[in-house]
Amino acid sequence: MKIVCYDCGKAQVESAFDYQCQCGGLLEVVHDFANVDAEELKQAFRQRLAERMSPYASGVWRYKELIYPELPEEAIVTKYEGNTGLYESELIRQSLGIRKLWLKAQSENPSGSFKDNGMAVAVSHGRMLGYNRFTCTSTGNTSSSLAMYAAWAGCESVVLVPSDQISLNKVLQTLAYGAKVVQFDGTYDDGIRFYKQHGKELGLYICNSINPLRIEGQKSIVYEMAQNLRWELPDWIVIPGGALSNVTALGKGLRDLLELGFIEKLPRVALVQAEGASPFHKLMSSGEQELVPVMQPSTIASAMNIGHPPSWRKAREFLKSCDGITCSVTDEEIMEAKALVDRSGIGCEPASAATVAGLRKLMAERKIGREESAVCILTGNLLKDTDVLRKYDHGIVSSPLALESLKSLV
Ligand SMILES: N[C@@H](CCOP(=O)(O)O)C(=O)O
Repeated sequence: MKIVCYDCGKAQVESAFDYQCQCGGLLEVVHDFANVDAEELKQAFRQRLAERMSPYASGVWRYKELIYPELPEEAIVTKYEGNTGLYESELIRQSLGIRKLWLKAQSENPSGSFKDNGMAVAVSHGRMLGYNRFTCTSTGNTSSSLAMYAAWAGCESVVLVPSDQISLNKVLQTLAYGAKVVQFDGTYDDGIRFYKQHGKELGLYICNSINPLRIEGQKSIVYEMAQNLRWELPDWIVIPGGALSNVTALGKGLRDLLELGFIEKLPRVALVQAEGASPFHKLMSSGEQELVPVMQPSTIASAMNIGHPPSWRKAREFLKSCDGITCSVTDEEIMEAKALVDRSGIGCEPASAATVAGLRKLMAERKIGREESAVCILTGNLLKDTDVLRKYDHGIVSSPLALESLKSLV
């Protein structure tokens, strides 16, 4: 495993681990798969599905050879993350009118979001480098995932959380795992800017997606999806876009699978942003060269409340290579889709529902055809944000606990 600059290509010294190159570019892990026997590996991945107690029972570490091959087995930090459901909901499929639809519920991870796939790897890497204090800036999912893994590894965590427009449940979850939570006036983007400048001076290991090991772990989402589908991916993968770590990791994972011959072609990717926080969609639809940050991002999907996504260059390059598309959806469209996903029995937080809302919109615009197939990635659990549920009209009825009264109600 080598760590190189995504922009200038310069190889970095791992012992002096940093989060950006001297040129300011983001870093990326590069593997040498030249000596990998793809068939042997495929067989190992299949056999590991039967594991229960070893680290390979994890839906991340099952694919260790493609993620962090050098890590000694005893240094693996895991909560058996991944192994999430890939569901076919007839209710949602029919409502959208698409031929074939799956929902990949990353919401079923141990801390309730897709962040666990990357965090298991980042925390393992940080410990290998000798860190025992971990940090991130977060709208809540990254922080709760980090706090859980740090606690599990017997380490400390300190997290920076915006004081506004985030879900209280996520902050409480982070606190419950024992993290020191520091609230600040500003956005996730301000937190990232701060850490790029001062992260090293604090002596903390940073677990945001600017950390290339986070991306390596997150690649496992698409490995698992592909394995579940017997290495035959659908026409489309639909993902939400905030910090853009998902599309970056998905892109990297798909390229690995293509290079190794596990899949024959790249599926197309549709990236969905919330209208109030859609700088990347604006960039892609304008044809401009540079992303214009949104200074005051605002959406009910708090996980996507991001105006200056760090990985936008990586995301753009991958979307171009897979003939990908982007769109934005309103908060109303997100909440309508969320109600549908919740009623299907799967459930999700608002940012995840943006995928279903986006798929509906892209089908209405005939950019995705009814005869095609798609997977929507659901990133976070329904319980991650219960404040938004107050907006539903649940129609709770009050009744005395008496037979006659209940007969008239049921
Ligand atoms: N929604 C995210 C934002 C942080 O993104 P990251 O991928 O850089 O960790 C969160 O949960 O905090």
